[in-house]
Amino acid sequence: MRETTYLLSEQYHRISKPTTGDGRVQTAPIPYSPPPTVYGLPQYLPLTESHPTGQGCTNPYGKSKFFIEEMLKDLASSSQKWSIIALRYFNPVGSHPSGEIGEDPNGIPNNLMPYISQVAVGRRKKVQVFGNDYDTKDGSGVRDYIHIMDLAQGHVTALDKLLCDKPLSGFKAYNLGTGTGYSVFEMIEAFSKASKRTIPYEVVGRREGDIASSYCDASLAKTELGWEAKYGLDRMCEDTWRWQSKNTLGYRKIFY
Ligand SMILES: O=c1ccn([C@@H]2O[C@H](COP(=O)(O)OP(=O)(O)O[C@H]3O[C@H](CO)[C@H](O)[C@H](O)[C@H]3O)[C@@H](O)[C@H]2O)c(=O)[nH]1
Repeated sequence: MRETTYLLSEQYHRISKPTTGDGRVQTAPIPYSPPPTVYGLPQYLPLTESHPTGQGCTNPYGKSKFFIEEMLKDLASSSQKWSIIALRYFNPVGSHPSGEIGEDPNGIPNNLMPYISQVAVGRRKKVQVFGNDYDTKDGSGVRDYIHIMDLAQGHVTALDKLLCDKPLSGFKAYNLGTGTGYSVFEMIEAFSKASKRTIPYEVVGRREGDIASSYCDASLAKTELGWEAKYGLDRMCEDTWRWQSKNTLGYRKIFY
């Protein structure tokens, strides 16, 4: 998110090109995955799919995802041949249960979970908690974390819906999340339990563009797609730790 504020044009290009290419998309069923930043500053929680989008988007990343959703809506209303599902997924974390495939961000992780796991494995000294004065259960930011295996299954379910004999017509958005919000302190504690390691942290100032809380109502995906998240926070942390502890340096061979 921080990076995208500075690399605006590259970000728009990167995000929009694979979505519509040169504007002449050849295939009719499209699964698209915008993050919850399309909702902007939450007007209510939990976020439902009918929450306004695009209002108060705090960064170019969220705006670009919103623009693309609008383009896809226009596309969907231009012809009945279009079947488009937008999966608005919340904060993806976790790894493949084998511990062979996991998250390995370039440089210093921007997101909380990979940062915590790199502290746990000894690659970084301590987690910086971005603010403890939000209006949340313990003052730190609250998010709806979802295991990547659930997320993957959500995409398979959406594709099944798009490719079945009677696919939906037009544009439809679904939230993918667990519906439960966890704070930064709860994440640190849960990861500490999974890794059996102490995770040092320090509270610093708020990060620009962050909101206090974001979590969703994922009941529409359950009702209409038959999808719901199976994995809870403990499993997200256990699988992340299995990957991180087996691959201290991620996919790379040297520290950087
Ligand atoms: O080092 C860190 C990193 C994050 N946080 C806090 O942890 C929470 C989660 O932050 P993340 O950066 O992991 O995720 P965000 O909610 O900021 O969401 C961003 O990352 C998500 C992926 O995990 C999605 O891409 C989303 O659209 C994008 O805005 C926030 O309260 C943030 O302030 C910290 O305290 N310290």
